[in-house]
Amino acid sequence: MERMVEIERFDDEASYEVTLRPSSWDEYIGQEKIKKNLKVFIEASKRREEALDHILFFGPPGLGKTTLANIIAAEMHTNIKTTAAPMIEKAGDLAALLTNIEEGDILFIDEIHRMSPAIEEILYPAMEDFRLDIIIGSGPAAQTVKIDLPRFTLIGATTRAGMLSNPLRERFGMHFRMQFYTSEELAQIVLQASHKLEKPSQKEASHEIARRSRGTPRIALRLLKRVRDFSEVANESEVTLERAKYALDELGVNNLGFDEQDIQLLELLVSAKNKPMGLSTIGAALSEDEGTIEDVLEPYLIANGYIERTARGRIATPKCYEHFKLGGIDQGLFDDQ
Ligand SMILES: Nc1ncnc2c1ncn2[C@@H]1O[C@H](COP(=O)(O)OP(=O)(O)OP(=O)(O)O)[C@@H](O)[C@H]1O
Repeated sequence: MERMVEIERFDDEASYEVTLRPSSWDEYIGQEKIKKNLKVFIEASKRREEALDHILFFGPPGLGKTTLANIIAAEMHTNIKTTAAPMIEKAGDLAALLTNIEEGDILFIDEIHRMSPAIEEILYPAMEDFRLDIIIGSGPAAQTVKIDLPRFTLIGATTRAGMLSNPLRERFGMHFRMQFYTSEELAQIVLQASHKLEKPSQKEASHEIARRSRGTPRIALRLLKRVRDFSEVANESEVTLERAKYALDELGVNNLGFDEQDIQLLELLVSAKNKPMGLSTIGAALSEDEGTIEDVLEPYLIANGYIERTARGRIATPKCYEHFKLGGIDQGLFDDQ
């Protein structure tokens, strides 16, 4: 099922990624603590004329990890090579990437938790000693070839820090957990983007879009684009609050940013009457991949206190019962518990 608030990249995103992706700190709104720390580390490594230490960004998709990697490269005045771990299938793929970088360059690897163990083994000496140990041949005739690499910075991004092996995690000198954005920050992102799109948004409209964007810039930008379509078809020169509300309702995004699939999940947990529900049961009921539920659906609902992860499974919180205007467990709605 296609979700309006889905965080996977859509084809139509490519067209605005280029223009809307912030290219400097000024345009990168929010994540203040991360920005503040990174600015210090960048300044320090520039003064020492050294490559920046390796960096790991983790957190739900669409929160700006790739964008940060690009801004870091711009600030460091270095090249950035971008890839995703599933693309690096063979030792030779990684070797080709690493032998083609220059001193100080950045290698950005998205979905780094999906790196195969064999490739990880090659990455360790590359990250630590800037050396590539490649085994050529097999059996008794196998030879290890050592190649010195320029000092580079690896930036890894993952939605699942827990799935990273310890040795790999420990080789990153900086770890940053991305936070969901506040409504105020998302509204600023929407205003900035609508300015770039040459379709001004009323302040109230930008807040409306922000409130319904699950704390995620990528969703805010996608919703803005769709709302803009509604405005254009209605021959309106700016995005008004009324049009934004109308368009978002039409798109099936409720006033908390929940779409049909979120509602399905919440209803499912509420119907379990305070019994924890396992991920596989939820996956089967929603016909959705368990990884997508864990990485995309749940984080926002957990961060906002609608569901909880317990050792025995997922459970709806009183706030969730309240959302559905149910009395909840405390008020004896589910006396059979
Ligand atoms: N802090 C921000 N300020 C303004 N725009 C942002 C910010 N963070 C992200 N964006 C915008 O949101 C979109 C998604 O960001 P990005 O691709 O960097 O996310 P991501 O965390 O790398 O996602 P994924 O994990 O899916 O690769 C981009 O189009 C970018 O322009």
